[in-house]
Amino acid sequence: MKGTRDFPMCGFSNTVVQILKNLNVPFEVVNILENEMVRQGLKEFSSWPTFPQLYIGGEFFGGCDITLEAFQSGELQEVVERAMCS
Ligand SMILES: N[C@@H](CCC(=O)N[C@@H](CS)C(=O)NCC(=O)O)C(=O)O
Repeated sequence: MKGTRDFPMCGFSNTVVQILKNLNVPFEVVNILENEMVRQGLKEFSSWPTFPQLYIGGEFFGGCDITLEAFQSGELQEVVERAMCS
């Protein structure tokens, strides 16, 4: 994401952080603004051109829009629970 969990530097990153905090699950954040190589490398790794990028159980899940939609439908909670039990 852009920024940190306490100081997101972009509205899209902030939305994903707020969702994860709302779910009350453990999560780590990488601030891509601190490292241009990580920024470009992650885009190639995920084949996804923007940030934030949410990874669950090591798998790329999606960006802000996908995460928000999945949160609102309840799918995100299911995916997170499955990842935490495996
Ligand atoms: N619709 C996108 C919005 C995210 C977005 O557009 N991010 C832009 C601006 S913050 C971005 O990361 N651009 C590439 C970059 O800054 O490297 C989503 O669902 O995540």
